[in-house]
Amino acid sequence: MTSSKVPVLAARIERFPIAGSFTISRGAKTEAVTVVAEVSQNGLIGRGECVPYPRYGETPEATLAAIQAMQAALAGGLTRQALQAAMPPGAARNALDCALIDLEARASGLRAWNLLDRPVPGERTTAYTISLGTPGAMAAATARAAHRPLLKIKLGGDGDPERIAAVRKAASESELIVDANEAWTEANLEANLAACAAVGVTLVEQPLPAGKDDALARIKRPLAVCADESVHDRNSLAPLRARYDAVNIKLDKTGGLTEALAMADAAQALGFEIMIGCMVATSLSMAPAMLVTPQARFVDLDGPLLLARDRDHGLRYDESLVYPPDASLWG
Ligand SMILES: CC(C)C[C@H](N)C(=O)N[C@H](CCOc1cc(O)cc2c1C(=O)N[C@@H]2C)C(=O)O
Ligand SMILES: [Mg+2]
Repeated sequence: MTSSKVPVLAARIERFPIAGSFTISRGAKTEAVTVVAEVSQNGLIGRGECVPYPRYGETPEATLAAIQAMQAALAGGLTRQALQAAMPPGAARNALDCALIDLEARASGLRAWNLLDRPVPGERTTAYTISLGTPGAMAAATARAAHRPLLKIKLGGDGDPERIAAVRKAASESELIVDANEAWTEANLEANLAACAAVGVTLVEQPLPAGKDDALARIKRPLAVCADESVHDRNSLAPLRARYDAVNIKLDKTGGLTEALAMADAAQALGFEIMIGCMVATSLSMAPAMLVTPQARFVDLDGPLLLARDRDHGLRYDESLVYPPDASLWG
């Protein structure tokens, strides 16, 4: 371990196999591809993890390079506050921001929530995601998860009324939220929303493509609609108020926990419900997101539940209950 007084940065790509596979409207995944940043100083190491998303033009290699390019600035004294202007929002800044918070917490002897003056997170019920498939395959996967209180159902366009009806038959007690990942159109929007409302779905995430979602402001929404791909950080919130009832905050979009917490405050002030979400990732990505859970109506932090193996000192999951991180993991 280095004992340098000057912060030293290391970063690498790490891959974690998914148990089986995971499918959404954009395709199937068999592994979580993460990029980890480590900042070492005075014998302490702060870590942060991110997941680059090709949907936003990110790749693991470019994200790794963007993190590594900050080495000289960090060695020259770049603070976490200055980082917010020095890098654009996105995965690379997320890994660095979370690594710096972890390092600050370790150096101060405080837990991250005390360091940042936020409420102490408690255990929360996370959504559990059901992959996109045929109505029969989704009903079978839902039946295996029917004991879970909150299920997030991936939808994909054609045939979604049949999918959601089959899922509801397989889990009569669970609260259902759905995520179309931009797969609906103005032509099928109202019929699909009605099919979801008919079986008691609580919330629909990102039905229309980002930038082509203005129809949401013109219809009477029969259930809550949540922005995901349409919303990134505080700057994108206000124009969405007429279209959406809720926003999915992900640290890989905001560019870290610092902006995620500011965004949560701004979203609440505008009257949005909050979902704290994640990509397919390890507990090192979920741990900082736990600080947003006290403000969240929906917690969607099931990434590690879909992996064949998590990191050492991973978050404790007791079925769908997720607990705050131990300091041995983060913060
Ligand atoms: C483990 C769950 C999938 C996490 C969460 N419940 C969830 O639904 N998140 C999705 C994000 C989907 O993640 C994707 C989609 C994709 O097309 C490609 C990838 C990923 C990902 O995590 N890694 C690769 C890049 C959501 O809310 O939309
Ligand atoms: Mg989503």
